[in-house]
Amino acid sequence: MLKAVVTDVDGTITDQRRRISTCAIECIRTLVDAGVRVVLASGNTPCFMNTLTKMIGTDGTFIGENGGVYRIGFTGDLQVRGDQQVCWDAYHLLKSHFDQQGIALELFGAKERFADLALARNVPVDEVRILLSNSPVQVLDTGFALHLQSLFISKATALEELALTLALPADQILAVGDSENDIPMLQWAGTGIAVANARPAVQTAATHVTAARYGEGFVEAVRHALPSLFERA
Ligand SMILES: O=C(O)COP(=O)(O)O
Ligand SMILES: [Mg+2]
Repeated sequence: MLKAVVTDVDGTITDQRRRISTCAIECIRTLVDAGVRVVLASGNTPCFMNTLTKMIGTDGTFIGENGGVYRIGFTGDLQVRGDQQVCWDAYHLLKSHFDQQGIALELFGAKERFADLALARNVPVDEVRILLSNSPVQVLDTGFALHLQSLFISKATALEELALTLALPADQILAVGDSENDIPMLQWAGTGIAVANARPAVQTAATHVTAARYGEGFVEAVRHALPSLFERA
């Protein structure tokens, strides 16, 4: 049986308006009660993830900032990977460019971030990518925000470290996601499932795509990968 489920948050256990899916919460609690470790893996800040894990009811393990940070359990130290300074340098380059066009960049939760930066999607992502093509950052479009992240950091690099510490083999992990920031972890995990609302590139990277969207898709993914758990329920 799979030992861990790693799930994206926005667009996977929430809808497009970020309203959390109650059926996804119920499903996560069923997993936790059955002894399956559930790791929430998101672009969100550690502060947000700490609260979310507490209120959903997992053991507090999370990946945040698209792999820039992770924590094991509620009492684990926050592990920070990547270099936020290169993200700030990239941000200032973008800011001076878009200021000239009269477009104000909007940062999300910058004071609560340690590794990446998140911006409102009020600027064209293709233009941002061209402007930063010589910068040591990657641009991730989650559908909810644009993230500036150090190269070679992803939800998968955090998951790999976390799995090593917890002695979880990749083939015993199910990963579920919806956006390009999830592709590396969907490919790294033994089973990578995309919800139906996932972008085409994400669906291509997955081993299976659900018929249902958002939270219902997450539940379908878990039932697909762990049928025995629900037969017993
Ligand atoms: O922070 C975002 O932009 C979206 O986060 P997600 O990785 O949970 O979808
Ligand atoms: Mg998402």
